[in-house]
Amino acid sequence: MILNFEQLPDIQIKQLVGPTSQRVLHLAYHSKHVKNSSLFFSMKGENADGYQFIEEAIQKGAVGVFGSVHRCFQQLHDKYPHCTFIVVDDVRKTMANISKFYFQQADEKLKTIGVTGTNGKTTVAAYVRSLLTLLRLPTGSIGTTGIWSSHKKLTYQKSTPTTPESIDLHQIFHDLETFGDEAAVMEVSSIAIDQKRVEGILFDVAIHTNFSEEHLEYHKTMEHYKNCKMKLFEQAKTAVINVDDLMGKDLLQLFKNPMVTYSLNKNSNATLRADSISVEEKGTTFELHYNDNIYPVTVPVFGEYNIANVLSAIGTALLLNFHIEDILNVLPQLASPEGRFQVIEGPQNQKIILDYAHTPVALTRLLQEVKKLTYNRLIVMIAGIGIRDFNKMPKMASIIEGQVDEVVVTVDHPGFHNPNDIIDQVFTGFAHPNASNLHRAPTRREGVLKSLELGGANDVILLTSGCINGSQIVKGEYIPHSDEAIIESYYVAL
Ligand SMILES: CC(=O)N[C@H]1[C@@H](OP(=O)(O)OP(=O)(O)OC[C@H]2O[C@@H](n3ccc(=O)[nH]c3=O)[C@H](O)[C@@H]2O)O[C@H](CO)[C@@H](O)[C@@H]1O[C@H](C)C(=O)N[C@@H](C)C(=O)N[C@H](CCC(=O)O)C(=O)O
Ligand SMILES: Nc1ncnc2c1ncn2[C@@H]1O[C@H](COP(=O)(O)OP(=O)(O)OP(=O)(O)O)[C@@H](O)[C@H]1O
Repeated sequence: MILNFEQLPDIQIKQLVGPTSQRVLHLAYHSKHVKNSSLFFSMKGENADGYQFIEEAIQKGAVGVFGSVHRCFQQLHDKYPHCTFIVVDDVRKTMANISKFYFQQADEKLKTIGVTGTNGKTTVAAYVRSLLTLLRLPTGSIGTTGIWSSHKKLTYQKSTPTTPESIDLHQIFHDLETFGDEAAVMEVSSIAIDQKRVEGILFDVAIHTNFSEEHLEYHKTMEHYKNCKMKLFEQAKTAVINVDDLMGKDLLQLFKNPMVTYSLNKNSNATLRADSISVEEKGTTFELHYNDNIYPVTVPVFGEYNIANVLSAIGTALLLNFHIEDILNVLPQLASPEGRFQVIEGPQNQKIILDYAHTPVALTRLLQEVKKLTYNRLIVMIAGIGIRDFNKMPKMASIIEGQVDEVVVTVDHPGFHNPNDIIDQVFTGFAHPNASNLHRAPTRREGVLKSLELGGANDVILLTSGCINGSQIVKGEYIPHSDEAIIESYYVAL
């Protein structure tokens, strides 16, 4: 594509040195990804300043470089006159706008749905993808469990755990549209909003799940975390809002476009309310209150909070003009995401449950739901996550203490930390750290094996927290890991 930099929409150029147009075949924010005829966006990060990599990028074929400070652009131009150097106020915002333009505004050719909230984004995105596709609106999804078209999981080198960088995001929208999908649902993390990854997208629907403590290692204050999440609703045509949650109440005041509200309290005045929730062998039944009608519903999902997640998916379909009767007809076929209340049947009537609960609120609610099952003993593995806020770790310990028969404390994604320091930090949350039912396992693999060893007939073994992109992040490397593979080989070897 030939790009004339002075004619790009939504880009405020402060200074341009070099040719005003270039033939561009690729966009990159990391010098290692630069190819021939690339545009390189140099940004200051936590560990490095993108300026350091400009020469490397040019040597690898960059023909245009964006940055936010004038320093050295004239000098670089003298050395590389074929290359264009452009100064803008906000490189991340510019990168998002150029990505959208480069991939031909593919987001606008799809119905776009953004999901934000502390817990439930992955689950809601999976429900929305499944529900809309069942309603014959082929829908892809983008989030922690990967990139999915309406048909299957796609293979991408993911740039981030949850919400891709803007360049990757617009490439994915473009690909989904090319594959024939008509809608895309994506998880929008607070960090992504802060880093302008979704800048310039006007979502057809923004969904709010709930708000509680998380990501303080990045945001530092709860206020900053919440403000980032709230910003998603400034770029949404319609919204689905959980009125059982405090942030939902704030959104009700601020959001002025059409909305559907939802609640698990039948006495609330939410648009969608669930009542008489009852767990059955194959799923959950409940009564749906909508428009003065009461509908009996059966869905193949477990956990009361997942009924809230189902309501948010129903709300999305309503905002996209589907009829409630059509929605209810397909709900029994709703598909769930992997690793969220995923039940594996073991020998001797054992149940192994994989669940990504990794915040204090998620762990509390998960325990409530698991305790509704019938079992002999309950064995739970919790993890300290090395790449997250250390203050969260003791809270996970105090939630589990005294609640279950055995607790295995392990480590997810140690990053650059010593795994034993992470376990020690989790243990500071136990009132009785020497109790004989507390076990230490410095790797997730050892944690899974220890939990299985502790299991007997009719026990439930609950493995919480989990992998990012099928991996454990250790010293900056993504090391492949699969709980399922470990479980399978453990039972085969018995
Ligand atoms: C902590 C954080 O915000 N990290 C993001 C940040 O990286 P950074 O600040 O460490 O970057 P840096 O290493 O200092 O480098 C600065 C710049 O130089 C570039 N560079 C660096 C080295 C080099 O050799 N060449 C080069 O060009 C980098 O691409 C970057 O643009 O800027 C990068 C470029 O935009 C992001 O990709 C990166 O996200 C990383 C992958 C990440 O893991 N982010 C996590 C925290 C994240 O975004 N998580 C959320 C929520 C997950 C959840 O749901 O819980 C998500 O949406 O995934
Ligand atoms: N609506 C909800 N309220 C509270 N807890 C929930 C809710 N939905 C899911 N959870 C719990 O949170 C865990 C993580 O769910 P999910 O992966 O959907 O959240 P997420 O927001 O995508 O988190 P992440 O982006 O970190 O993956 C689930 O396994 C479950 O234990």
